[in-house]
Amino acid sequence: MASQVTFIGAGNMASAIIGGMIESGYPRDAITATAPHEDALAPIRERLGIHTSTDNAAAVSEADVVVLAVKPQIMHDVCAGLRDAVQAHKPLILSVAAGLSADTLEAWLGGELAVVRCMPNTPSLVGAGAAGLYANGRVDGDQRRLATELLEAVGLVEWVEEEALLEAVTAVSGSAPAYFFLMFEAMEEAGAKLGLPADTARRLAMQTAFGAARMAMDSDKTPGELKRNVMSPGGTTERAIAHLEDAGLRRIMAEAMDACATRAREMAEELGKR
Ligand SMILES: NC(=O)c1ccc[n+]([C@@H]2O[C@H](COP(=O)([O-])OP(=O)(O)OC[C@H]3O[C@@H](n4cnc5c(N)ncnc54)[C@H](OP(=O)(O)O)[C@@H]3O)[C@@H](O)[C@H]2O)c1
Ligand code: PRO
Repeated sequence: MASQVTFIGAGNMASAIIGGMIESGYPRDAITATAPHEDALAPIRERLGIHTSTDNAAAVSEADVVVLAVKPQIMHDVCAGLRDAVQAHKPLILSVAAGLSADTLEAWLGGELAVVRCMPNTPSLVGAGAAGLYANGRVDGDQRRLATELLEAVGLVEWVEEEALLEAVTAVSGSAPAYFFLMFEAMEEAGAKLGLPADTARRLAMQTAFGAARMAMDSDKTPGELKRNVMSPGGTTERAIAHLEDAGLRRIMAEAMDACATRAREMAEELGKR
C-alpha cells in the first residue's frame, strides 16, 4: 500500500510536487493537502482529485510523511499546531522551506523526529525541477527512498551529506532559475537593440538555452568542450566569449552565488531564533 502523504500548505511548491506524484502514478487517495481556507482548497481538490483539509492536525494523524510546504515565516506557528499529532506517531517530516534547519524543525515539532530537508526550485512546476536533499540521523533507508521518490516526481534529486551544503544548493539551483530569467531579459533587450522584434529575440534566446541545457545533459563532452565546438577560430562566438571573460563573468557568478549562500545562512539564523 502506498505511503500516506500529507502536505501542509497547498501553494506553488506543494501543487507542483503533488502534480508530479500523480503523473508518475502515485495514488491520489494517498495524498492530502491542507490550507487555512476551503476556497483555496476546492480548486486543488477538483483539479488533482486528492483529499484536502483545513485542519492541519487532523490531516497528519494518519500520515506516513508530512511535507511542510508553508512559508518559513509562519512555520513556527504551524509546527506548534502539529506538535501533538506528529508526536503521537512520528511520521517522516519532509520540509521544502528555505532556511529552517532540521534541528529547528525537529525542536518546534517536539523532538526525536526523522527530518528530511529539501531545497527545490520553481521548474518543479513543469516537472523539470532540481532539488538538494539532506536527512538527519533519524531518517532510515526506506524513508530516504520515499523522499527521493516524491521529489523525483518533479525532477532531479541530489542528496548532500552535510546540512550546510544546502546553502550551496540554494546558490546553484534553488535561486538559480532567476539567474537564467535575468539572462533571458538581457538577451531580449540586446537582441532588440540589434534590430530583432523583442518577442522573436525572446523565443530564440529561450529555445537556445533549452537546447544548450539538453545538449549538455545528453553529451559525454564537458561544457567547456561544447563551448569550444561553437567557437570557430577568429569567428563571432570567440569574440563574444572573450568579451564575457574579460568583463569578469566567472567572478560575477562566484560573487553572486556567494551572496546567495551567505543570505541562506543569515536566514537560517534569523528564522531559527524562536
Ligand atoms: N518558490 C520558490 O522558488 C521556492 C524554492 C524553494 C523552496 N521554497 C519553499 O517552499 C515553501 C512554500 O513556498 P511556495 O512558493 O509554495 O508558497 P505559497 O505558494 O505561498 O504556498 C504556501 C501555502 O501555505 C498555505 N498556508 C498558509 N498558512 C497555512 C497554515 N497555517 N496551514 C496550512 N497551510 C497554510 C497557503 O495557503 P493560502 O494561500 O490560502 O494562505 C499556501 O497554500 C516555502 O517554505 C519556501 O521557502 C520555495
Ligand atoms: N526562493 C527562495 C528565496 O529567494 C529560496 C530559494 C528560491 O529566498
